[in-house]
Amino acid sequence: MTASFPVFDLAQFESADQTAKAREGRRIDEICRAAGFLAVSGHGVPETTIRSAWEAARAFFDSSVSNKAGAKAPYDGYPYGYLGPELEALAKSKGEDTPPDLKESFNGGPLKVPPGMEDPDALAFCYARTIWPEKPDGFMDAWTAYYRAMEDLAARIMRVFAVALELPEDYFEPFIDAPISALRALNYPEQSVSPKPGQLRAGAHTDYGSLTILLPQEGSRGLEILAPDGHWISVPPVPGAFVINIGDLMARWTNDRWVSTLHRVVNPSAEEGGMMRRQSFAFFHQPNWPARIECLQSCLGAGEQPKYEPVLSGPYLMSKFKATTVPKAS
Ligand SMILES: O=C(O)CCC(=O)C(=O)O
Ligand SMILES: [Fe+2]
Repeated sequence: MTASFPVFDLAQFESADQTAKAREGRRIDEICRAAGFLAVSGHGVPETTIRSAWEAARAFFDSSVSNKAGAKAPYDGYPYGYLGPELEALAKSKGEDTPPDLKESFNGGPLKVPPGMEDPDALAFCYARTIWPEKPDGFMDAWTAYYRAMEDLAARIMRVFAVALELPEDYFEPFIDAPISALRALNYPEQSVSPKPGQLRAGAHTDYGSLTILLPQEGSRGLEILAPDGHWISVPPVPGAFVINIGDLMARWTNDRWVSTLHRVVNPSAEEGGMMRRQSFAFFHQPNWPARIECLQSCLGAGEQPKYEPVLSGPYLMSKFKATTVPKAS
């Protein structure tokens, strides 16, 4: 699997001529039709931006219970801040009733509200305030620098996607100029007791948005994707690269020409470190709140019909998100 995991050099693409770009676009199209997962190198995100955010997240997860509680989401279903262990089951978004995921996370939303935004659901949900922790010092700065770098990288990858779909390179721009993306730092703690039957670190799910930029801990294992033949295969962290996957909105846009691949994070086997801890970052790129996502004409073959009703990016995200919250035991 490691040898065949596709790696795409973004810097090389961006400096290529039109012919070479179209050729690379066809390669991306093939990858997105088959697996929906690839690694992106040549991304230009400074190593210091990555390291500072990584260390800030680690220090936060290692901080006191009261520090973490201070950044807690104020009520069930609030999208940002600290989400403690066993409060989310991602498989529920696919209608699977599993025990909660073995993870904790910190989540942050868009860095600004676009002028004129008045939709009450948007303001209450995706533009809700990120609840910053008091410690470690510099957390917010490290976080926002990484968020900004991801927002920029996602927009560049959307240009590659446009070329891959034989659209003008800036086709997606009007849909993503006020994105409502979220950044999530994940900590899968060291496991001191055996998981319940069916309990994973992250249950099988697809991501909801346009694309996700993952940064799994170097050398770590556990992330798996469902191959077209029905087997789970592991996705190796690629040093110096981000792992990108397609989300549901890209599948809807392309009428399932591209797959929003089912993926999960499994408990490590004994050979892979047994009960070892794992950390990751996931940036969920999500088009503008009111962006209408409907089948691209270029993805409709002669006589074909769109498989999905058009959806609005924000309300769609909100409905998916709410389905995965595990109500607190009373
Ligand atoms: O931690 C990972 O590597 C993946 C997490 C993931 O798929 C998600 O949070 O959507
Ligand atoms: Fe995911």
